[in-house]
Parts: sequence; C-alpha cells; structure tokens
Amino acid sequence: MDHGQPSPDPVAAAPGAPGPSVIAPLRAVVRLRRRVCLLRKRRLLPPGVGPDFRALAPRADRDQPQVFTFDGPAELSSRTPRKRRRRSRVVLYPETSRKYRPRVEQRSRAQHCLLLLVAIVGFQVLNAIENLDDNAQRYDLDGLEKALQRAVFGQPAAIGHIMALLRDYLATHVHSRPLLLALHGPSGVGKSHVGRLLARHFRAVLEDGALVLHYDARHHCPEPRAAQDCREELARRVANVVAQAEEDEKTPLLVLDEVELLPPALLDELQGFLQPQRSHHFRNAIYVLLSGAGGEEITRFVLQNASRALPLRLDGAHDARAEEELRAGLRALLVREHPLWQAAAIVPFLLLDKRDVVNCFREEMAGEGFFPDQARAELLAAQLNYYHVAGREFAVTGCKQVVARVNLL
Ligand SMILES: Nc1ncnc2c1ncn2[C@@H]1O[C@H](COP(=O)(O)OP(=O)(O)OP(=O)(O)O)[C@@H](O)[C@H]1O
Repeated sequence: MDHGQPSPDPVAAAPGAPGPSVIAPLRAVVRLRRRVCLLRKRRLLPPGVGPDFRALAPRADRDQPQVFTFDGPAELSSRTPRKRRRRSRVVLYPETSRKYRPRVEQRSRAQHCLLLLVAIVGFQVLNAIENLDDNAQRYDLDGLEKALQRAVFGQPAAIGHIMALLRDYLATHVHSRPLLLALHGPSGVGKSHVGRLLARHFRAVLEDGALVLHYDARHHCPEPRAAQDCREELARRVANVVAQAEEDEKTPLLVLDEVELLPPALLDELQGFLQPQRSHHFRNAIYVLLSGAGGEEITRFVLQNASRALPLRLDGAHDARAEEELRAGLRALLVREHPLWQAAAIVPFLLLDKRDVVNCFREEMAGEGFFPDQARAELLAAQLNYYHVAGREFAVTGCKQVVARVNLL
C-alpha cells in the first residue's frame, strides 16, 4: 500500500455501503490511520502507538518543557541529568555472623559486684597509703634527722644511712623480722652519742619510756657476773619491751652499747630474737648495736683513702663504691666472730678530723655554760693527738677526751 498517494475511498467504493452518517467517521479513522503510518515511517512515533499526539510524543520530548526555548538539542542534552535513585543493594551476610542489630544488653549482677569490688580495693589502697604516712609521721623521722645532723659532727654518710634504714622500716607496722643496725667505728667518733640521741628521740615520740631499752654491756653485765645470768636478764627485758610495744601497737627501740664486750652467750640470745620463727611481737623491733669491733679496719681505711676525695665524708658527695667495699670487709670480719652480724645493716663511723673536734669542744663548752669561743676551742683541740696524712689531721681518740678537757676549764 502506497501511503504517499491518496487512495480511492474504500468505504465509498463499496456497493451497498452504509449511509453518510457512518461513512464520515470511518473516513476520519482511515485518515488518522494513514497519518499515523506516515509518522511512523518518519520515525516520530513508536510502533503500536495510537493516534493521540500527546501520548504519541517520544518519551524524551515529554520531559522537555512544553514552551519554546532557544536551547538547541545540544544544550538540552548537556543539562545535568536527573539523579537516579540508587536501589539498595542486597547485603549477603556470612552464616555465622549476626543478621540483626544487637539488643541493648541488660547489665548483669556480676558486673555490679565487680565494680563494687574495684571500688573497695581502691579505697583500701588509699587507706593503706594514708596509714603508711601516719606510721612514718608517728616517729617524726624528719625531726630525728635534723637533730642528728645538728648534733653529730663528721658523720653525714652514717647519719644518711641510718635514716634511710629507719624510714624504710618504719614505713609500716607489720614486719617479718626486726631491724638490726650495727654501728661500728673507732673510739670517740660518736657511736654512743648517736645511740643516746636515738633513745631520747624514741622515748619522746613513743610517749612511753618502757618501749626503749638502753643496755650497756659494761654497766649491765660487768666482768664477774655470770654470762648465763646476763643472758636471762637480757631475754626477760627484751621480752617485756616487745610485749608492751605489741600491746601499744608501736615499734620499740633497743640500744645495746659496748657490744664488743658482750659474752658470746648474749650474742646468741640476740641472734635468737632475730629469728623469724619467734612469736610475731619479736619481729616488730629496732635493735641498735654499738661496737668498737672493726674500728682498726675503719681507721686504716680512712688513712689509706685520706688523699682521695674524702669518701664517706663530705655531705652526700661520698664514694658509694668505697663505702660498699668497707661494709663488705667489715661484715666478713665480724661474721668470723659471730653469725649475728650476717643479718645486720652495718654502718661504719669514720675518724673525725680536727675541724670536727673543734666543733665538739664548742658544743661541750656551750653545754657547760662557757662562751663557745672558736679560738679557745681550737687551742683545746690542738692539745689532742692526730694522725697526719696527706696534709690532713684525724683525731686518734675522736671527741672522747672533749668532756674531760672542758670539765677542767
Ligand atoms: N661525731 C660526734 N659529734 C659530736 N659529738 C661527738 C662525736 N663523737 C663524739 N662526740 C662527743 O664525744 C663524746 C664521746 O663520744 P662517744 O661516746 O659517742 O664515742 P664512741 O664512738 O661511742 O666511742 P667508744 O666506742 O669509745 O664508746 C660524746 O659524748 C660526745 O659528746
């Protein structure tokens, strides 16, 4: 069929055809069909689209504005295309994982208990720290250190060592063994002096003289007395002190002077006090043993090292290695005498030099009511005997004779 040429009207041509009222619409339908075919040929209409021109228009045209614009097809196509909605993708979960959001879990009771336990432990730790401070404060160790530094000349290393050991021991009230301090040195260097200062301080801070025992071998166990007798008496006195201290929840101080004069039986007894199997109130105690044993070794050590930068002598600037060597040598020597010294913290007291002796004189003069004149003190100090080594003078008897000399003034 040629759509370009007008074809003869099929309806009008048929014989016996219906009247003009039917023919007119049929013609219109035919005309429309032809027109549609024509348009289809020009590719303006998709196949199968009816004669409604609005519906027949291409999809792209329908989206375009229905008013005239000067935009050409190029401009229209360059406009940003409408955003296409992304379809949600299907997520494939592995079989073992959870495929739903976790529910808000209810806190278990165990969790509450755990939190409570942590709080209690924290509180206990804070409380323990506070108690440690309280225990150290009770003994006023800062005050003791100041008193020792002020009253004891020429022994800064020994004082520092004693204070460190006391601070460490008195940081707590519960102990597995007593503290045993062994102060050794030649005559007149201040061992008994320190022992007296310690006893006085502890009597003051413990507010009970019964918690401090000051035992002097020469006085309490003189030569003719039987060693066994002395031993029993010492055992009884120590037991009383530690029992009283246990009752008062305090740490007692037991100072034993002139230990080099004690019979071996008493050293055995002392060693027995240190044993961990003794009842617990024996474990909380401080023993200070003062002895001249090892004095010769210390004298030799000081004289040999006199030319060095004064080990153990100047404030804190001492040679720690030399100090350690000296302690080790003393311990080896003392342990040969008795095993008691194995457990002791050995503190060597060194020779005093002339300047220290002058200070001893001034102190003693002031104590006896004399004006502490420097020149006079130097004059008195010059009358004593000294070791002369490397341009320095070390007192042979320390400050031992100072009291007697000042008494003669
Ligand atoms: N380093 C010192 N600082 C101040 N004073 C001291 C010092 N050393 C000794 N003295 C004085 O000398 C006196 C005698 O000293 P102390 O009794 O302490 O000597 P020691 O080392 O115990 O000797 P010994 O083993 O012979 O008893 C003391 O009372 C004190 O006044």
